[in-house]
Amino acid sequence: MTETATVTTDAVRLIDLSRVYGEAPNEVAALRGVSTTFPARSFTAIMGPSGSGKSTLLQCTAGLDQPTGGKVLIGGADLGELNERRRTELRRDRLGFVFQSFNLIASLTAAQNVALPIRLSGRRPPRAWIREVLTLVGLGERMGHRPAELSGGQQQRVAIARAIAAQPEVIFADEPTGALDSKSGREVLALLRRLVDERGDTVVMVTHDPFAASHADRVLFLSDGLLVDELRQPSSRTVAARLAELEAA
Ligand SMILES: Nc1ncnc2c1ncn2[C@@H]1O[C@H](COP(=O)(O)OP(=O)(O)OP(=O)(O)O)[C@@H](O)[C@H]1O
Repeated sequence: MTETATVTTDAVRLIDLSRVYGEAPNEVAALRGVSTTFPARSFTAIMGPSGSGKSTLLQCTAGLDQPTGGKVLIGGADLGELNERRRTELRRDRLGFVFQSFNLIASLTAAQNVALPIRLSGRRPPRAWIREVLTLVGLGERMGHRPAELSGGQQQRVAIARAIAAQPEVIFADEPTGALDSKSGREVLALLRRLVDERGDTVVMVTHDPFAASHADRVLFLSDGLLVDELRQPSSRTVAARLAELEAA
């Protein structure tokens, strides 16, 4: 009889991560020694009260900000050991980003926006691949539309297509539903869930919204720069209850 072992690899490892802004005596410790892993093919939500360090954690993990202590390992690469050029290349070639405000280029069509990161890395994006990625997000018929000709939810789905076009190891999403109505928000969350379940993508999402967080496999809670709790198989109710406790504390 053969046994199938499930091998879990870590897409990202954070080791004792800290980030202090400013100088003494006015310094702010936004992260105070956070250690965790984001397993490959998992969906993690990061929550916590305002000012708890969520954005800082995402920015440091994604190489957009530099921690003042600790390590970020992306697929084994230590971000702190890379110079700025290599870090930029790693972000471009191995990470995907989805922002609250979509960040599409207004003068480019949906297809051109999706192809841009591949072009920037010096490759020619095959048109069939761009079509496939836009079809995956439900916009195969809108390849030639510019952002202004699309709804907010559609623009965010173009941004998700752009994030996955270069087959990143991790997709970082910062409040991806923050600017959307609830129906578009639900579509975007279902899409992120589907990327993990059907394509084996890895998603790390910062959100304020317990319903958004309930789409994740695991919710990490930050409070005052520390990782204070985590919930697996979260529901909106359990997430909202834990968040309310942290906000009251
Ligand atoms: N560039 C900066 N300079 C100085 N302090 C900063 C800077 N960025 C963040 N901070 C401080 O670090 C702490 C954590 O901020 P961060 O934005 O990471 O929190 P957050 O949990 O994302 O907050 P929110 O939910 O309000 O977006 C806060 O006290 C904030 O004021």
